[in-house]
Amino acid sequence: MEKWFKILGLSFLVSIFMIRVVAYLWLRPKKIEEHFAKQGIRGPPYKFFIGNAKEIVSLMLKASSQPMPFSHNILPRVLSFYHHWKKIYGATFLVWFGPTPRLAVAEPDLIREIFTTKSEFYEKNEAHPLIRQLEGDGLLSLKGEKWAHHRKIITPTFHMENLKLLIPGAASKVIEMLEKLTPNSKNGEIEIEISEWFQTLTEDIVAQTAFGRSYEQGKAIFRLQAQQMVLASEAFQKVFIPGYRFMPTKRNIKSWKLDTEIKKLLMKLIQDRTENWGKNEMQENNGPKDLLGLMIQASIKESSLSSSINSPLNHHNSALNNNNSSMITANDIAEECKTFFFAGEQTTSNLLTWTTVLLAMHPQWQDLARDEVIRVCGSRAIPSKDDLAKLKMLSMILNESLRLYPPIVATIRRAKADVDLGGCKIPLGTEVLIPILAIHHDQAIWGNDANEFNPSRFSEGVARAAKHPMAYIPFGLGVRQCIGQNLAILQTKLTIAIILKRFALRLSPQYKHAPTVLMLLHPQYGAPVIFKRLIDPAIAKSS
Ligand code: HEM
Repeated sequence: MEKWFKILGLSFLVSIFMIRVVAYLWLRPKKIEEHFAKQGIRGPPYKFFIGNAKEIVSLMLKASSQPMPFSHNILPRVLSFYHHWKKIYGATFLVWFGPTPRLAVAEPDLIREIFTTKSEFYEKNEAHPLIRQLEGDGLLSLKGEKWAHHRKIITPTFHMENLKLLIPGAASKVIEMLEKLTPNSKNGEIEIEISEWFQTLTEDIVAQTAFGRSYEQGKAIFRLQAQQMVLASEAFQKVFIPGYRFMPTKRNIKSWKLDTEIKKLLMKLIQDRTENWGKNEMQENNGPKDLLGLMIQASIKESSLSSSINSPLNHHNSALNNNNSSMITANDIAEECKTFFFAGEQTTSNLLTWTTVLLAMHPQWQDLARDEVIRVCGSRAIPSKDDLAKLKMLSMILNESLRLYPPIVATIRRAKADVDLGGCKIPLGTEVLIPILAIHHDQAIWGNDANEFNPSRFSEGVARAAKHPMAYIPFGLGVRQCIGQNLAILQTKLTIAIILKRFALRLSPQYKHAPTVLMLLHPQYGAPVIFKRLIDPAIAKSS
């Protein structure tokens, strides 16, 4: 009898579980579809559990199966699913990433609501677990008070007055890397795979801003993170099995070991710098402010405030080990360092890569940019901060590069409550997909030449370049806008200015135009570019 009761009880529990699963994976999505359909918003039909994942993957694989002509109309290749369904359902449509509904929104007025006027109703979505592991629990993913607290502490790193202190070091690194190139002695040419070359370069400057005088140790950690990124990219491309990341495969074991090593080295670095804080006060106060230094300083300050209220413990050690959730811990600092690498390194190197490719494709703009560099910088080998501010043509070229080839092609927000978006009722939990790349290529906003490389559209500034001031968002918008944009622009201008003065650029015959997205927008087959050494034009002119 007792046995039958147990079986009955168990079957009851299993039935409840099954009903819940069906409700979540079938009834709920169908109800959401109906809710949007009533408001005139449609999209590809939801399929049990996988949503539209199968179609998305197959559209993306087909689009990236071969290179494209030398055109900047890259939307159909890069965000093929968006391009495909926009033609059928219009610019605002509903698409399913598994059982999660995402509303694609590309109207600048609605974007203003999401990021600025109604931003309190939206939050960052949970990133894919593989990305979460890479990006760390730092500014990119934090929410609420903890995010605001960290952002306030870290912001001074990116003030222009602070960044300008990095110019001599960053410029020397570019020059050092250029001097290591050995062009063919007859024609003065050398072919470089620039996407990798620029990664090495940006790793250096992001390590400077993150670690300051602990930069050498920091760079070793960044190397391990770069390895971690390669493993994650491979997993991202090949594996669609749920729970795969928990399986003890060769790749996963390597990744777990790397994770432990990165954490161990970061904690040691933080411990060392904290313990030596008072001893190197002069050094700490003299150089550029770095993320690590600012966060340790904040941690020590907060800890000494709390210990002067409570008990007079050793400030430096309690700073690292405190349990108060509003105070900065060593773990918080380690996570922010990881975030810096993830958010700063490949984004900037991608901007450098696409800008160089564009200059190589459009020699007339390359000449204009070079003339400007020579006029502004004269015989100075390293452009000063003031020189960089005067490089207007180069700024326009960078803006156009970020418009046509934004390193981050889309971003996502999640509705924290039921919210009204431009008259449409959005239920709590719906994700909103903002396809930055599609907005940047929209002819209704940018005119008939939206897919052309025309930097002069920015001649009267960013706000006047398009029909709508919210149509240009390579660094996002509102309070969660990119904290590192000044650094990215500074490094890119500096690097391109130094290169243009010394080399003429053209695409290698091996170059295949194939922008694709794997976390960020990157060239699928690399970006080989031929650098031809120039006689320093400033010297040539003056002699
Ligand atoms: C061309 C280079 C870069 C591009 C295109 C770029 C783009 C972006 C975008 C679009 C966002 C907003 C994401 C969203 O709203 O969901 C963002 C946020 C962020 N970026 Fe960048 N970024 C670049 C360089 C950098 C650099 C150099 C750093 C730091 C070293 C950095 C650190 C961050 C951080 C920490 C956030 C999160 C800010 C917050 O939520 O408070 N980025 N970036």
